[in-house]
Amino acid sequence: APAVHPRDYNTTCRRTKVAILGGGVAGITAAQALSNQSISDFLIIEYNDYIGGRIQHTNFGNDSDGNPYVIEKGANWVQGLGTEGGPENPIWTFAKEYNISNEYSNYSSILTYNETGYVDYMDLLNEYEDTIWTDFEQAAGSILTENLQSRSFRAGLWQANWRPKRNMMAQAIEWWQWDWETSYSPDESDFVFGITGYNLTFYQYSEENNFVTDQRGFNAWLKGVASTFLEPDDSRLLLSTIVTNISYTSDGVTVTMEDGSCVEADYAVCTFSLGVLQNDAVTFEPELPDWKQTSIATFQMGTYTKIYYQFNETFWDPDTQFFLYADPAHRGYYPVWQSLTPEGFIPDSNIIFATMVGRDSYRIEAQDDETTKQEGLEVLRKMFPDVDIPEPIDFYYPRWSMEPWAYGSYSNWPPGTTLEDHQNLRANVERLYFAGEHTSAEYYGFLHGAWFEGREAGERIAGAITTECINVKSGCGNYTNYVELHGTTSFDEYNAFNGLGVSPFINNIVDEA
Ligand SMILES: Cc1cc2nc3c(=O)[nH]c(=O)nc-3n(C[C@H](O)[C@H](O)[C@H](O)COP(=O)(O)OP(=O)(O)OC[C@H]3O[C@@H](n4cnc5c(N)ncnc54)[C@H](O)[C@@H]3O)c2cc1C
Repeated sequence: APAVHPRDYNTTCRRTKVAILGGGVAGITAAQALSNQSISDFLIIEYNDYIGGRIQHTNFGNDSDGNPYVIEKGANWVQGLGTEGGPENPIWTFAKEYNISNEYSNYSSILTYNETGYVDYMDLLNEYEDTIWTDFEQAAGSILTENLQSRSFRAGLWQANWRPKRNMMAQAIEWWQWDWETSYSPDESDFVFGITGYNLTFYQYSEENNFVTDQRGFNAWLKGVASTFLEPDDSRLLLSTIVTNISYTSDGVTVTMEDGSCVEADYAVCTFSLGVLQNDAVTFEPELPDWKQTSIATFQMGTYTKIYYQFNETFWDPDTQFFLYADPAHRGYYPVWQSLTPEGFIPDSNIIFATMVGRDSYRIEAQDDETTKQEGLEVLRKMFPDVDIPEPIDFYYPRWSMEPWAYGSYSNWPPGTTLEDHQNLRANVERLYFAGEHTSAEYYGFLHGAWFEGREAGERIAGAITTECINVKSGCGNYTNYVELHGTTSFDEYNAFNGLGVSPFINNIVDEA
């Protein structure tokens, strides 16, 4: 018989004030915001059997005693830490509080390769960083302040005279500088919001990225945060529970699960990824309005794949962190190799991993492990022609584009998108709210984006319930939304009501837009 799970209409739904859909960063932060305002009547409904969502780890390889290492499948860095006297990235604050083991990623610790082996093309990296970036940022700033039409990141680079054309080493540098962070190419990314996103994290906090090697898993900090307001085995945390339908009205929200059970709430906040929303993994009743659906369709969900190898020896330079490969024909083909051997990471592990993004991720995620393993080994053999590279003793990569609870890694803004477009992604529909990294205009794609957005949704809902509004920047209750979108967003709309509470021109100081 087919495995059908009809909804049991005789079931009385469990009642709660706020249903929090998803137990990743945004969901836990939303719950904490409610708790902070003495709202304890909430339920967190989570697909997986753990707290953390896209901060997910697994065992990989073995140490000399035969014990497995813990590696991160998803988020791995705290990005932009903070400066003395300046604002601090909240994820960095928690990483310190919960003693998360991490190490500074030194992007100057890099060696460059092509299909013939080691070739020094660091001059191209210096050219990109030193001569292009300043003009480039200024051009983006002018477009923003003068309310001009944005363009692709590619067009911005072109105008700043960065034109790699068929120079595959320049293409590799470009990938290292851009695609690696955003998981899309410059052609597929917006110029103004690409620069804005970069500045708000790396100029407001700091340009440091610290790589997490904690053997409890990176999500240990989030579990720590959750334990400040949830009891052990708290009945308000429903793990391994899959939401299939969300019905919303101006009075409340009913959430139905795959097993036919349901929850009735006065409010709900949906923290499912943009990928989940784009793949219709959950149905909405009634259908989401046009303005909401358009925003879901407009923004991009990228894929970022880390491909891990453990060898029985470190045959690459043990002190170097990064190895950049320029394939002669295929931009972004096993381009960045990152070693865990250097001091401060996981020395003696002999683990190195490659990263691919975008279409290349989709391609390898759809193929079998063995094919991918051999592709990567072939690249390593080109990079190190004098080494007899053995078969790895372990090999693993996650398949983010296929996870039914994520459908990708994180979001990106395509060329020409506006703040209004994005505000529609953030905005609530009746009593159904949305939050997550994808709803952050300031820090999309980052853990701290999910954290700020979860907090704001929690505070807005708490404000609507208690009538005490602590979200001073943009108020409580409904978010602004745009049924009609304008060609560009005027500069005076760059404010907290549209998700930009921090000036895009910030440089290590908190400045109200
Ligand atoms: C490969 C990769 C690398 C990354 N690297 C970094 C990095 O180095 N630094 C950084 O700052 N950020 C990084 N990120 C981004 C970061 O992980 C995300 O921004 C953040 O974790 C998103 O949190 P969230 O709460 O918005 O979403 P999620 O973590 O996706 O939380 C949503 C939750 O909803 C649940 N859910 C989905 N569908 C259902 C359903 N039907 N029923 C019930 N529950 C459901 C999911 O299981 C999930 O737990 C990376 C992400 C990936 C994937």
